[in-house]
Amino acid sequence: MSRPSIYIFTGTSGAGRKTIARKVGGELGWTFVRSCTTRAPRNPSLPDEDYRYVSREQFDAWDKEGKFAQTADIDGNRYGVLHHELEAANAAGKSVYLVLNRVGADAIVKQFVGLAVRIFIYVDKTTMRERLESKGVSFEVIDRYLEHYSDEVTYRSKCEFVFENVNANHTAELIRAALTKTS
Ligand SMILES: Nc1ncnc2c1ncn2[C@@H]1O[C@H](COP(=O)(O)OP(=O)(O)OP(=O)(O)O)[C@@H](O)[C@H]1O
Ligand SMILES: Nc1nc2c(ncn2[C@@H]2O[C@H](COP(=O)(O)O)[C@@H](O)[C@H]2O)c(=O)[nH]1
Repeated sequence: MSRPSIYIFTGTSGAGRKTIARKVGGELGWTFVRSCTTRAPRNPSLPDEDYRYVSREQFDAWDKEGKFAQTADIDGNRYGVLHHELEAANAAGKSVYLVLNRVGADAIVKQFVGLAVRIFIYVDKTTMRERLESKGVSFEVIDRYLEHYSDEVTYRSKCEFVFENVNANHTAELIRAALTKTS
């Protein structure tokens, strides 16, 4: 892969990581590499490009065959990014972006040394709850995610860039400016 070609949006759940990733990645012409997950879609009746939803059997089989660049088990669900999807985007000469938790971010950074950049997006706990509620996430899931908040937020000290996402357009603008300065 050419450098730096993998942008990882990580941070606290519900902070707006996907929203910001789409804005920045869309404007800079990066390709989104969706994770696979065994989690059920939250709104099955609505189109959802966030994940590739697969059965547990399919996921475990691909994992056994070594098809994932990284995997994570979170609250009983499995998540992972397929190697060939990362490579396909890169072969087309594109930088890619991913949205991962800290475990996935660490794994990708170790695997693609010098090629991956972590962009940490966070909000405070009250805002996190409001944003997840606005997305229709159940109270039970929100309470579970809030339990991970302290672990998630401390990961920011390891990331190359850190942004509090108050206003989405402003956050995206700051990220573009920061990346342009360092490229
Ligand atoms: N700056 C912002 N101000 C207000 N609402 C926002 C902002 N950024 C994102 N949102 C909204 O907050 C909700 C969560 O955003 P998003 O899904 O992008 O977050 P995420 O961190 O990817 O979430 P998840 O933890 O579920 O993966 C969405 O409804 C989104 O429209
Ligand atoms: N390590 C990985 N984390 C991932 C991956 N895909 C998504 N995620 C993160 O998992 C949690 C839970 O996601 P949710 O959509 O079920 O709320 C969140 O932090 C995601 O960013 C992955 O492939 N690897």
